[in-house]
This record gives sequence, C-alpha cells and structure tokens, in this order.
Amino acid sequence: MYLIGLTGGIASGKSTVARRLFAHGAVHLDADQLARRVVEPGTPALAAIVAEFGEAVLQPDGMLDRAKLGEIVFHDEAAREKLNAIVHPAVRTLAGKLIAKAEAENSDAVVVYDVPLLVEARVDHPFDLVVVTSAGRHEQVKRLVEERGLDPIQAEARVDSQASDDERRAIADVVIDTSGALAHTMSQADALWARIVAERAAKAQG
Ligand SMILES: CC(C)(COP(=O)(O)OP(=O)(O)OC[C@H]1O[C@@H](n2cnc3c(N)ncnc32)[C@H](O)[C@@H]1O)[C@@H](O)C(=O)NCCC(=O)NCCS
Ligand SMILES: Nc1ncnc2c1ncn2[C@@H]1O[C@H](COP(=O)(O)OP(=O)(O)OP(=O)(O)O)[C@@H](O)[C@H]1O
Repeated sequence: MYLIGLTGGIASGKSTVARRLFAHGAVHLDADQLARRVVEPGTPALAAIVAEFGEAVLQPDGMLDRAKLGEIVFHDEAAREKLNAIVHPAVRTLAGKLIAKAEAENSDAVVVYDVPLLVEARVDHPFDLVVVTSAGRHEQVKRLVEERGLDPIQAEARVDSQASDDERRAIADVVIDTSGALAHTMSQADALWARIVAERAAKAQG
C-alpha cells in the first residue's frame, strides 16, 4: 500500500485533488466524513459532546446540530480544543481501522487520506507522502463567501482557527498550488499521480 496524507486549509481544494486521484484509481478516505460518523446518535463521542456543551447542541431528532456547535467552536479556542479532544481520538482510531482494511483488501492500493487538520491534530499515520493544497488566505475566504454562502466574519473565523499555510508547507513533501485556475490544480494532481506510478514501478523492479 502507498499512503498519502492530503491536507490543506478550508476551501483550499483538498477534495478536488482527492477526487482527481480517486479517478486515477486511488482509494479515498475523508476525515470530515469520519468525523461525522463518530458523532452519530448513540456514540460515546456524541454523549461526551452533550456532556460538555449541553443538550442545546442537539437537534430535536437527536442528531448533532452542526451549525450551532460550529458557531461556538469557531469563535472560541478553548471550546474548540475541548471538541477536538473528544472527536480527534475517535477519528484517529476509525481511520487506522479503515486504512488497515484498505490494505487487507488490496496490498497494492494507493490510499489518499484527506485530513484537514493533519498539522493541528498531529496526525501520525505512517504516510509515504504528505501533500498540501495551498490557495492562500484571501482566496480561501473568497471561496467560502462566494461559493458556500458564509458571511466574511464566519469565513475568516474558520480560516483563522486553522494552522497557517506556512505551518502546513513545513511538513509537506509536495505542495499543490490551488490559487489559480482549476485546470492548473488538475494538472498538478495528474503529475503527482504519474510520479507515484513511476516511483512504485521503479521500486517493484528493485
Ligand atoms: C464544528 C463542526 C460541528 C462544524 O460542522 P460543519 O458541518 O459546519 O463543518 P464540517 O465538519 O463539514 O467541516 C468543514 C471544515 O471546517 C474545518 N474544521 C472542522 N473542524 C475544525 C476544527 N475543530 N478546527 C479547525 N477547523 C475545523 C475543516 O477545514 C473542515 O474541512 C464540525 O466541523 C466538527 O465536529 N469539528 C470537529 C471535528 C474535526 O476536527 N473535524 C475536522 C477533521 S477531523
Ligand atoms: N484552482 C483551484 N483548485 C481547487 N479548487 C478550486 C480552484 N479554483 C476554484 N476552486 C473551487 O474551490 C473550492 C474548493 O473546494 P474543495 O471542496 O475542493 O476544498 P476543500 O479543501 O476540500 O474544502 P473543505 O476543507 O471545506 O473540505 C471548489 O468549489 C472549487 O471549485
């Protein structure tokens, strides 16, 4: 198996790159999706969130009210750290299981683990390659406002609750510049895939 850790700031284009690698044949795991699974009704993580933040963060149907919890944690670092301490260990355990499952199913698989908070949560799965998408703060805020309907204050709060591009670049093996045209992002993803294929072929030949 070849394990890629893919990270980048919010709206920097991680999913866009991951989808392209998936189209080439990679297995795609998404930490945001895993973070949703571990807080489904009946889970220990959801019980811990309610114990910490109160019943007010639940919808009438018992599901987590994500908008309400987001309003709290993206404006309050101490609250965010409490939430992270509940959710991140559960995500880490589930990711470990799913990576092992992908390897058991196909020991040749290329697995792309899309993990927004790789730096912040000190995620330490044994990555063969760490790939960072980087669009820049101004472009991230613009996308959140224009494409996802956040107001500028909410958008800036989300971007600023994360590590900086410089901190992410410091741990990157490969940086994909996602600030320009979509086609430029795609061609960098294609070049990355070609590099992985070539590296693996060279390794297989000894
Ligand atoms: C606060 C919550 C309820 C808001 O939910 P919402 O549906 O609005 O956002 P969603 O989960 O789709 O996340 C969107 C993006 O926000 C950013 N983000 C999410 N959580 C965090 C966090 N704790 N710190 C910084 N950025 C975050 C990421 O870039 C993520 O891709 C939710 O994000 C959450 O439970 N976060 C804690 C778990 C976590 O850290 N998830 C991120 C990957 S493990
Ligand atoms: N050059 C580019 N590369 C990637 N995405 C781009 C580019 N130009 C514009 N975009 C837009 O930016 C958005 C990036 O969204 P995407 O879901 O890929 O980011 P993400 O980093 O996975 O976000 P999140 O952290 O919220 O999961 C998309 O709407 C995409 O169309």
